[in-house]
Amino acid sequence: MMSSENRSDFSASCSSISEEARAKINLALHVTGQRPDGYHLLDMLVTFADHGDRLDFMPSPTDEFTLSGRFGETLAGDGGTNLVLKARDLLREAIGPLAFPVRIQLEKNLPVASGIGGGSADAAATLRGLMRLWGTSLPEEALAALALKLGADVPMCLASRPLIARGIGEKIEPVPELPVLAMVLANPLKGVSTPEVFRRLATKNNPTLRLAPSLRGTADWLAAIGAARNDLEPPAGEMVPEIAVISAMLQAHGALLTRMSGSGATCFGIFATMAAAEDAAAALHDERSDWYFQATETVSGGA
Ligand SMILES: C[C@@](CO)(OP(=O)(O)O)[C@H](O)COP(=O)(O)OP(=O)(O)OC[C@H]1O[C@@H](n2ccc(N)nc2=O)[C@H](O)[C@@H]1O
Ligand SMILES: Nc1ncnc2c1ncn2[C@@H]1O[C@H](COP(=O)(O)OP(=O)(O)O)[C@@H](O)[C@H]1O
Repeated sequence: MMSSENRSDFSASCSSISEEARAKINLALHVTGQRPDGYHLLDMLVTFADHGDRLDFMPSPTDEFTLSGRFGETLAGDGGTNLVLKARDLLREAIGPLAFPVRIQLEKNLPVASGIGGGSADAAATLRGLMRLWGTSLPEEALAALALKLGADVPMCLASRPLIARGIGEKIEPVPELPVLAMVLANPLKGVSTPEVFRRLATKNNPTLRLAPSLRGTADWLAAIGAARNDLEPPAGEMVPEIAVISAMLQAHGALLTRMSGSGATCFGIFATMAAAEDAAAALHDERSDWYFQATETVSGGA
């Protein structure tokens, strides 16, 4: 049997692989119906932040999992239910004997249960990272099906690029022309239960998301996003009154547009420049140092 000293030599001698788990931002989220199994049909315009959790993967004599980062403690007592471990186990089952034991380190920088899909992004990053470490991959359709088993948001977090998602989140269409946006993510650090927000929805058959086919430049996109909605914001706002407060704070600090992401409670503010976003995040932090404020650019769609 290997001693703990030998074990760390073993890990150190093997190269590690890193993956970013980017925060998911629902620029718009329309609830358009409900499936017989209770899941809601959604139309979502989604982008990803240049900010998120970080995962490191390395070979190890036995499977190991460690947590660090500002929000690592929040997940410390979850007794093996972490989505990272679920993703590892499902992928291993699909891959078979090539899937040797791994050490996974999760630096948890994103608030938990906050509407920016941290858990889903971690699960997706685990799939990407372990396929690289294990030197294998799954056919696209099998990978998409496995991702969906982990959660409705996981397929889009695998892409981590601007996109429109429909169905329950699995029907994905890239939106390469969505511009990079300067943003502040703001959260009052009150976790929100996603099923509870869906349960409180007054209407499930809301108008679909319609975007003009020829949106050009940031001003056009801001007008289009502004005309869309997040149908989950009213029910989440009933549960967490701080959502309205934090949204007003973003506006007071110069946000051109504010909205809640996902099932909340994170709200985003879009700013004219990254300098304006960084100034606003610093001022907001001075006002409420016990809340979460993060300036970030969103990723490019690559168009
Ligand atoms: C609302 C969204 C919008 O992007 O984001 P978050 O607030 O979680 O970030 C997602 O649809 C969340 O996706 P995800 O967090 O992966 O959801 P899942 O684990 O699959 O489902 C959690 C629960 O949410 C409800 N749910 C989720 C997705 C969906 N389309 N309809 C639903 O009704 C169901 O009650 C389900 O049991
Ligand atoms: N790696 C993880 N990061 C965050 N939450 C996780 C993770 N693994 C499991 N969870 C659980 O998933 C639930 C949703 O978390 P999260 O993905 O952060 O929410 P949201 O999708 O609303 O942003 C939480 O209740 C949390 O306990």
